[in-house]
Amino acid sequence: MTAIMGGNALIHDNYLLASSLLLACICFYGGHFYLKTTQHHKEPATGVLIALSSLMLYLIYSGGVDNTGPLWIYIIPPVALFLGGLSVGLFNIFVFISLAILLMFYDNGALLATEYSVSFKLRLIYSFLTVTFLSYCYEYSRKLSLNNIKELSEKFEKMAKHDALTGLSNRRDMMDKIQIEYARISRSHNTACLLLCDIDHFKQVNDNYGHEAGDIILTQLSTHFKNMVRQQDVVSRWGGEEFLFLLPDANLNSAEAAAENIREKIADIQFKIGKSSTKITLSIGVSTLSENRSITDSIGKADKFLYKAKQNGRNQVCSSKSVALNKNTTN
Ligand SMILES: Nc1nc2c(ncn2[C@@H]2O[C@H](COP(=O)(O)OP(=O)(O)OP(=O)(O)O)[C@@H](O)[C@H]2O)c(=O)[nH]1
Repeated sequence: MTAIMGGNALIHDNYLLASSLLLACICFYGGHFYLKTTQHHKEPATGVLIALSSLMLYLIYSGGVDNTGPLWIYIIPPVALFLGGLSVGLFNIFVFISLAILLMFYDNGALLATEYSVSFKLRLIYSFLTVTFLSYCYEYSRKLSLNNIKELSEKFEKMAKHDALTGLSNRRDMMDKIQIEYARISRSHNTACLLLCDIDHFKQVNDNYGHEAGDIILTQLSTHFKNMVRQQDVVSRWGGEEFLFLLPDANLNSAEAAAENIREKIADIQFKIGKSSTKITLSIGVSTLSENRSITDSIGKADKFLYKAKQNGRNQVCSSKSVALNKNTTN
């Protein structure tokens, strides 16, 4: 639009107006190009606002075509608020209108190259302020809706990734994290470990204390798990009373030690259920996650060792290492 008006001014030999419009046009395109190439929006937004405000002040000063130039200043409020945000945009509008008032009213228009009646100038300012107010309301409600949508999508994303009862990562989120870790392992040729952990005789806990008490224990247990692992470790609720741990940068020895530590500490804890309390034990299967074994295989191995731990009497940690050791001692 600015380019068309610049061309029109050129045709009508209004060179000063034409060059102002075309210069502003170059600034707008420059800002757009800068934004596209750098993805930085602050600098081009400031540049566009300065160019636009200068052009509007020039239109007030010169009157544009048939003194209609000032009519374009209504562009300022929506553009300033959209590009600068509520506070910076409002500040820009304030600076602009202050300069416009100075330009129009100083010494009865001595700074102007044209003439406007006082009532036109006053109405121009009133209507500009009205448009500013409406643009502010519109931008404010747009921001509010945007924030609501952001909050909602964050909430849904959290719900999609976390278990509702314990707040731990759910199975899907854990699989995503394992895949990310697996890709990292394949690049670094490092290893990570998986611990598959199951509460022993949890059915009895439910039968003795009720399902709600079982839920309380699951929640308390999850909090203990979170406090027991390193910051980079991930704990997930893999199924009903089954939890899968991902321990990045761990080998079988360190993972076994971590699993043993978790098992021992949990076995010592009194889980409070109303006025009574109970203890629980865990069986844990440990496996390595490495580039020469698929994710499904690693999870399958952890599951196999968990089954072994259950078979061997529960309340224990089982891995390829401990199974091999057992074989040696029985042979
Ligand atoms: N309270 C509660 N119980 C659950 C939940 N998910 C699974 N369970 C219970 O967990 C119990 C699992 O029972 P089983 O698979 O027989 O295993 P177990 O009794 O723990 O015995 P082992 O695993 O062989 O030691 C069942 O009673 C399920 O109802 C849950 O979200 N809340």
